[in-house]
Amino acid sequence: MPTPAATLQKKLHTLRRRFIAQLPERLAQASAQWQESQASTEASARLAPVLHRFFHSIKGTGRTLGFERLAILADQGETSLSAGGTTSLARVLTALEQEVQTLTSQHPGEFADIIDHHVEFPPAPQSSTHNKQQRLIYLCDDEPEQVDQLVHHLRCFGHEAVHFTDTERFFSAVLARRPDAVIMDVHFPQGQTAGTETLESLMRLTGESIPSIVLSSYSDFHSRLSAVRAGCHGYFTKPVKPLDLILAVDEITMPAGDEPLRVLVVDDEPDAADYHTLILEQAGMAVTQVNHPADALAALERFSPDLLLVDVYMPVCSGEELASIIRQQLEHVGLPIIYLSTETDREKQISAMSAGVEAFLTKPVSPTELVSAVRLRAERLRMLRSLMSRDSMTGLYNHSTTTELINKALALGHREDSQHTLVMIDIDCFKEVNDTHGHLAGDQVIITLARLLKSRLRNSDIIGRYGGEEFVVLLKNIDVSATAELINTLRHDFSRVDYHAGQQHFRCTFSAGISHFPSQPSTEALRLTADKALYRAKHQGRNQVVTYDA
Ligand SMILES: Nc1nc2c(ncn2[C@@H]2O[C@H](COP(=O)(O)OP(=O)(O)OP(=O)(O)O)[C@@H](O)[C@H]2O)c(=O)[nH]1
Repeated sequence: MPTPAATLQKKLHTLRRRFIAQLPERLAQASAQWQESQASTEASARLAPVLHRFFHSIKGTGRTLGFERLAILADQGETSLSAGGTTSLARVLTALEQEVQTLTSQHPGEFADIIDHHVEFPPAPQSSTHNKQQRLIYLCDDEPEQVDQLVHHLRCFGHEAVHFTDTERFFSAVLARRPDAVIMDVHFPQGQTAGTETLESLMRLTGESIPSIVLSSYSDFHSRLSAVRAGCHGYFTKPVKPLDLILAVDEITMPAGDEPLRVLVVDDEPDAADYHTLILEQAGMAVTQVNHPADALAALERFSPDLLLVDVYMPVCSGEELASIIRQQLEHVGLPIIYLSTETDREKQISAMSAGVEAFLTKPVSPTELVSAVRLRAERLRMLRSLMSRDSMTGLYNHSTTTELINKALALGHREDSQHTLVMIDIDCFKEVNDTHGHLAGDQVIITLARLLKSRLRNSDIIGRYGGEEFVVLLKNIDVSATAELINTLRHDFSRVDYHAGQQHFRCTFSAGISHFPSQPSTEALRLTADKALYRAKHQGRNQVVTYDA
């Protein structure tokens, strides 16, 4: 099986071959245009920009793909065209023809001219093995008192929990199937710190540390030090509040920013666009490309990128003009834009950046430079967007963002003829929870429900906190009965979570109302009907899921 690096080099090679294969025709066309331009002043004025674009694009893409000699000749052509040097341009065209002939006659697979020094791809990020729905958790503890309760809570949150009573069996199980996280007791009959020593041995053997949390009946320095040495991420003294442990497990297993960064590449040269797409995709980003600036606005709407990578010189509309058009729209004011160009003149670069773009990268850009420039700026936008669009207590979308996202999903749903469902969820008798156990305990319930929804629903679903103890969820591409089944399972699991407030324990339930899209064609109609169903669920005794039935 080819390695990822070999596959990548193969793709790069295909790009180069494709670029070279279409050069003879492009060059013949340019030569003909050059001949034609010599016939009259009108033809010369008309064809000069076309020829300029030809040389410029061969220079940019040639350099990007590593054909340095080709790029130098194209650069000479561009300069001589600007200077109006007829003989030198004819010479350049001839030299280009020879160069193209040499390249096309080379054995496929070997381009003698290739400058490969910049084609060192940065390592792709480790693909996450975490399944959003369910994580595999190993619990190793020989004291039975709390184990059942912990396993029960882990399962309520949708995790697969496997319990071991001795470290040997746990050790073999980890080698056979690596868990997403480990909850480990420290003290076993064979030693005061046998649990953490087992984790340490595993770390030495496998060369990696498994996200782990230690449970201990002791809080002494020695036990804690052994946990640190074993690379543990958390330390809880028994008795443990299961909910606190679940949140800690979530924290150590939840990959930060799992969603790939989204980049829109706008370049009229498909080969250059393909090359930059290849680099960014290799770095784990999601990329869409358009080869005509006029298509960029629709792509922005459809793809919602975190960053725009734009070629500066394009026919019809330059990168600068495109950036200005984008900046005219309020919703895209903060979108980072990076220019890519062969332009090396600093003054021209600065002037090009006047439309408020973030950076100017000169072609050929090294993969490492491109990836880090894009990642830095796209991640910053992600963070800002997240702060503005999320509720600070639960991390779920706030009211306005939820509505906006649902509106967008429905617009797309109408176009694609999809069916979605909207669910309104409200915690039952929540006032009583606050009144009896205090607001902090109430907050704990809200956070728990948010966690449950986040960990059990799909990435593509929209989960929002609509206000107070009310949540709204848009489940995509699902029908009403599958939704009812799913929400009922969540309702059941939520009702079995134990909360602790001082010395008291309590449990909570929720009610939910479901409505269907496109039967209800708008956000407002969906919300109103789901609300009616929710009202019925409350009226019928709470702790139930009701589907709206006209
Ligand atoms: N702890 C806490 N309480 C909140 C928050 N937001 C709203 N609340 C409380 O949530 C309670 C909502 O109560 P109600 O809407 O009367 O309904 P309920 O008691 O949940 O009863 P039913 O919905 O009829 O089952 C109010 O007491 C609010 O003060 C919050 O962020 N934290």
